[in-house]
Amino acid sequence: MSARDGGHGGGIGGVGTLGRRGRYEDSEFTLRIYPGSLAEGTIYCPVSARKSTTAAEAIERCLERLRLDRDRCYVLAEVKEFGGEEWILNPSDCPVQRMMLWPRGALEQRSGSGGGEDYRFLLRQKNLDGSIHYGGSLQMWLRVTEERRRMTERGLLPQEEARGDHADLCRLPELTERSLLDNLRSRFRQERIYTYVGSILIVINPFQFLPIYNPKYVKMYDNHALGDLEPHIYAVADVAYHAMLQRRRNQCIVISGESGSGKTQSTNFLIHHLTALSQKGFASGVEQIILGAGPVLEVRTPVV
Ligand SMILES: Nc1ncnc2c1ncn2[C@@H]1O[C@H](COP(=O)(O)OP(=O)(O)OP(=O)(O)O)[C@@H](O)[C@H]1O
Repeated sequence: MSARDGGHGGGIGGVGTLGRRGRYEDSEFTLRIYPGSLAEGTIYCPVSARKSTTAAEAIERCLERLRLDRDRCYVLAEVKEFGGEEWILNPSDCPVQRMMLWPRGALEQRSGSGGGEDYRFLLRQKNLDGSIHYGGSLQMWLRVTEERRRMTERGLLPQEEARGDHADLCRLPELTERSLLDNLRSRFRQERIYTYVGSILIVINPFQFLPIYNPKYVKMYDNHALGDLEPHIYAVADVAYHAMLQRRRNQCIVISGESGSGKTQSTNFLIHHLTALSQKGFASGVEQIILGAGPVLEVRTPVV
């Protein structure tokens, strides 16, 4: 796959061209740096690096290649878990040395296998206050906030619906199979994989990393009514969690779909949000215990 082919699949985060970890020591190989919304149309930027190449040097090569604005400040982030937290590298850190700690599956060019896609380097822009600018995807995701919705209702902003984009299929003006699929397709193209049908959440498996499952999103979806914000699996978890607290009754979330549609992944995201809410920042390992029990439960009673 070329760096600018515009496709969606394939490619693991940082990829050496050699297979065995020991042989990386003195080799020059290719780092794949994903610029996200900083360079539209580019999936990843291949950058040559050695073990001693620093993050600052790798960023420099990436900026040169992508012709990005040098007046801005950039950082390299490492992601080691699907949808997980991003670890910002110091300028003197060596990305190749970080990669050497990744499992072999992530180092080999085996797209779609062995969880290699979980591991990658991302190019991020830093704001003046030192915070990370998450760019297009996050902006797009935040578009339908409560405030924006109110402004839209007051006629201060154009109606989302006018553009044929409905976050809730119940609001479709005309309910046909075609309008329904068109709406889902249009949202999916904007990386909006979640859509409501009332209190039901439809998920379309993106088969690619989306930066919408980090602590920022956990916080954002904490204690909001369903439909207040852009549809998200965290919103469903949040509503169930708070209903449990208020009504003091067990809650049930049914996850259904064909094989490979993302049920297990969605369950993991639900558990992640529920444990984050219940622990409020305290790492107790409960999430790992529950996730560890998942495969055993799936063998006995497959997730519906
Ligand atoms: N929200 C998501 N974002 C990105 N990729 C996803 C998402 N959900 C699922 N995937 C991708 O789809 C793959 C299949 O998902 P998953 O294993 O959850 O499916 P499943 O419905 O549980 O399948 P099965 O019924 O066969 O066990 C995952 O390994 C992951 O790569």
